[in-house]
Amino acid sequence: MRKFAIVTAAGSGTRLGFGVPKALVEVNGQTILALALERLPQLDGLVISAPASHLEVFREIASQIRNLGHYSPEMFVEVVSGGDSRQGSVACALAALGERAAPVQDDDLVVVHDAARCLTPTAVFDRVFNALESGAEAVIPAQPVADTIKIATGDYVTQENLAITAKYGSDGQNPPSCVKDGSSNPNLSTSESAKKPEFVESTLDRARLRAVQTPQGFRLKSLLELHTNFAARAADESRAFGDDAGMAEEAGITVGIVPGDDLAFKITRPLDLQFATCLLTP
Ligand SMILES: Nc1ccn([C@@H]2O[C@H](COP(=O)(O)OP(=O)(O)OP(=O)(O)O)[C@@H](O)[C@H]2O)c(=O)n1
Ligand SMILES: C[C@](O)(CO)[C@H](O)COP(=O)(O)O
Repeated sequence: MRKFAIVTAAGSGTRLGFGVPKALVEVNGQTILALALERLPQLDGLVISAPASHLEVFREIASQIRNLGHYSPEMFVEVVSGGDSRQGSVACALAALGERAAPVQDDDLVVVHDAARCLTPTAVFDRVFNALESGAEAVIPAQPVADTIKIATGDYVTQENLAITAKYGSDGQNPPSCVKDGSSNPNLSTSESAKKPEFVESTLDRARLRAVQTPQGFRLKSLLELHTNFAARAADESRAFGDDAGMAEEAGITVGIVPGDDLAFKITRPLDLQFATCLLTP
């Protein structure tokens, strides 16, 4: 039984706002990518999806981790260009993995992991692989949800969709050319939108809610098939799958759940980076 990993690291980190690919941002002197890579379990092969503009620096980081003795000498490590969506980036890495691992065996396993969840303990990978080895078709790590979650009527304006509203207008019609920046758009509906009332539609049963993390585990053959079947959605961010388990669900595959870990949080916004920095500061 061979074990492989795909690490998705091709995102731009817009919400973090550093102007460099998020995986290259440092936490306490180490890049997010390096932190993620040094927590991987023993594997037969690893493929990292990276921004096309930064392949060399990503390769350099991967080889530094290898030189530190984190990987067995037989394990292959490849860095490939990612796609426009996370789904596209997984697909690019999977294509490379399919070739490197050929011929793909029925019992080959693969996990797909976000570099942005760079403090995920190795034990979470072990739980996911163990569940696959025990026969699960697909497995995700997940945590209970701390907040009460309600379904809203849908007009809530976060900082992110404030920026989107500022750019394109609340109806999405304004051409981007009319935008100077988020706060100086002459057609700005920001203040109106921010005041727009919204209402609660319903309250979800928190006992059954789970916050989903990575690594997500699959049989390699099955993940290759899923990405082939759903490839048409990868190019369009609004239709692309947010995670690989979503594809499995759509295809009718039962997705198992194992406990995640609070340390597997995703570095998305500046506060997450500060939190990670605090956690790593001796
Ligand atoms: N086209 C993309 C988009 C995302 N990712 C990866 O998917 C993971 C989860 O994505 P997210 O945290 O949303 O990262 P970004 O897309 O970089 O963030 P943002 O949306 O703020 O730009 C990250 O490890 C990211 O590098 C990727 O490989 N390719
Ligand atoms: C895969 C994931 O991390 C599971 O929670 C998540 O779906 C990624 O979403 P994002 O929109 O790329 O942040």
